[in-house]
Amino acid sequence: MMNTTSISAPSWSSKYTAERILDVHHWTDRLFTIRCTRSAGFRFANGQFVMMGLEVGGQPLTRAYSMASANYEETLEFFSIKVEDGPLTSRLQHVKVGDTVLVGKRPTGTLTVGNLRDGKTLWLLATGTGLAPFLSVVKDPETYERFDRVVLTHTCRNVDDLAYARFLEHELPSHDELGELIRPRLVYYPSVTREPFRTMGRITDLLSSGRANEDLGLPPLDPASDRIMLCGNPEMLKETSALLEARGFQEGNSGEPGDYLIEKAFAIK
Ligand SMILES: Cc1cc2nc3c(=O)[nH]c(=O)nc-3n(C[C@H](O)[C@H](O)[C@H](O)COP(=O)(O)OP(=O)(O)OC[C@H]3O[C@@H](n4cnc5c(N)ncnc54)[C@H](O)[C@@H]3O)c2cc1C
Repeated sequence: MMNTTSISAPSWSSKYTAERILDVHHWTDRLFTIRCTRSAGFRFANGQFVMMGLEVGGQPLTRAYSMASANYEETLEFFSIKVEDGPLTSRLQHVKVGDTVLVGKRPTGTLTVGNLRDGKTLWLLATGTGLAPFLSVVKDPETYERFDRVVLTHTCRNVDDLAYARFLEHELPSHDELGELIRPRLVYYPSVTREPFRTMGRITDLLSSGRANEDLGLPPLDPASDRIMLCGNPEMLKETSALLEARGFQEGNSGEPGDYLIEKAFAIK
């Protein structure tokens, strides 16, 4: 006799699409990037994040991830930490080409140029994987239509952690279609805290001492002309927003554009 029992999809499956891994790149033993397929209906603003992860034991195991790819690209890219005992990343770090990841259908987040008032210079301040949302922002032509200059700072412990340095220094400025727009406007300013490098120190110190502005030949941060997005560890966010508030910058959000915007690069448990 034919079995007519139908197997219904799990209730969570309508919240995610299953995407196929196309590429995996391990930068270090703590950092990697995955590229996967992108569903036709998946729309996002550059700078946003989405829930992404794996099906484990019949259930979704997902975490917030910023899109590192721009919204005009055909595939999705995520730049990830490997947390040793992290429920998701202890598994995700082992994915291979052809494996499946779950990508949520509802991207969200505050780090979009639309949430900033007009200004002249856009500062994107990242620590660690906090770089991810800014990779999509610096690839976006609209960013350069809104701002004359874009300064992307990336602070990590070690030089090897400066993932995407080659892309930001060489590949993006020489991009076939966007290079001409980006080259004269984008400045990449990496720094490390735990080993010798051309720029050493935490970004908060480099900004408060005026060293970063001096290195870049830019005037001190001023709410009249500078706009800032922060994505990093909780301490960096706290210290930098205090520095900005003291200089008269006002925080914005999705309801009200401001002079600066904040997103956590991760939550502390
Ligand atoms: C808005 C938002 C966007 C995020 N975007 C990204 C992203 O683009 N790439 C990414 O790798 N992670 C991102 N995260 C963090 C991510 O959601 C997970 O925490 C991370 O993937 C680890 O998952 P896990 O289950 O292995 O460990 P969890 O149980 O989630 O984390 C365990 C601990 O590891 C540490 N940790 C977690 N993530 C990081 C990190 N990225 N850098 C340094 N320490 C960390 C924290 O101390 C945390 O308490 C984001 C988080 C938020 C809130």
